[in-house]
Amino acid sequence: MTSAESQREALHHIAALRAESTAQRPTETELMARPKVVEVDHLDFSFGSRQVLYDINLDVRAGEIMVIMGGSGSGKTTLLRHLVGLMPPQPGKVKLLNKDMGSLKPNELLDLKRKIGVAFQFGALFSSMTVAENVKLPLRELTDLGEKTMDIMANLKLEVVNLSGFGGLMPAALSGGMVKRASIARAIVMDPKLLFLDEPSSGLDPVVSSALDDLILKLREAMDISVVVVSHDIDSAFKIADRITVLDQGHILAIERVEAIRNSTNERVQNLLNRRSVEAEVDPAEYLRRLTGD
Ligand SMILES: Nc1ncnc2c1ncn2[C@@H]1O[C@H](COP(=O)(O)OP(=O)(O)OP(=O)(O)O)[C@@H](O)[C@H]1O
Repeated sequence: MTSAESQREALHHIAALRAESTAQRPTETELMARPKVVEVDHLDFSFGSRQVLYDINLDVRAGEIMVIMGGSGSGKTTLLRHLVGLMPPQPGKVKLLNKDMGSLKPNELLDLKRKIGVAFQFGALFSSMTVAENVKLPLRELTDLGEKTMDIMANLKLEVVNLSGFGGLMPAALSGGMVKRASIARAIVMDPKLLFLDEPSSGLDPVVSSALDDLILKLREAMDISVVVVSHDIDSAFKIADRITVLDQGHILAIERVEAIRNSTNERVQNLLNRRSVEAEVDPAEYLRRLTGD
């Protein structure tokens, strides 16, 4: 894509993000008719003698938001790291955009990396560079665009995530929610087909977290991307997901649409949902204290 095309596309994204969201969840039939953009086939993984993933099979469809949930230590991050190519590739186990991650030549892997965006837990911005420099990193590493074009593209993506004008600041000057949005700007700066988000709402209060959910939904709509989100946050998963994958001690317990997970009769799925009410319920008095700083 030329830089002019890319800029035109970004302006189109900004206009779409400003429009009211009208998206409905696709039906099961609609979803299953779409091509697979992620395919995991009988994936096992062990750290030394400790097996942490057991026979994982899942797919993500074009334009879908798939949320991967599970208790602490259930294997979510390990699975995500396999999906984005950070674990030793195993032929035939993980395919992204129809490419087998385990049998790509280095230049093919680079080509694939240009089509995926990743935002890791805690935002993971480099504290020694400005927000705009952070957003430009993938462009610097994966393209040979000129400095001016990179500046324009970074600024457009900052505008997409509502951080216009904050590019010159250092990450330490941003709030938690702004850091998350900046890391999303970095993840989408190459206009990826696939976006991976690791715990986007961790550490955020419910209001900021809900705004981030809205941003993820609108990004999917405006950019026509598929999104895989690893999350502990059940409310967020119910809001944004088309389907939810539930991991339990390295095993897939369920891959279902939101309503089916909500109404699941599986005791372990229900345990996970109920744990939310104990672990994640916000005490209104505590929330008010945090807001007012008292
Ligand atoms: N580098 C490692 N070496 C050995 N064991 C590891 C390593 N990384 C993770 N594990 C173990 O693998 C299991 C799965 O970990 P993983 O981080 O994927 O879980 P998770 O579901 O993402 O957990 P959390 O929600 O707490 O981040 C855990 O038991 C963890 O202790």
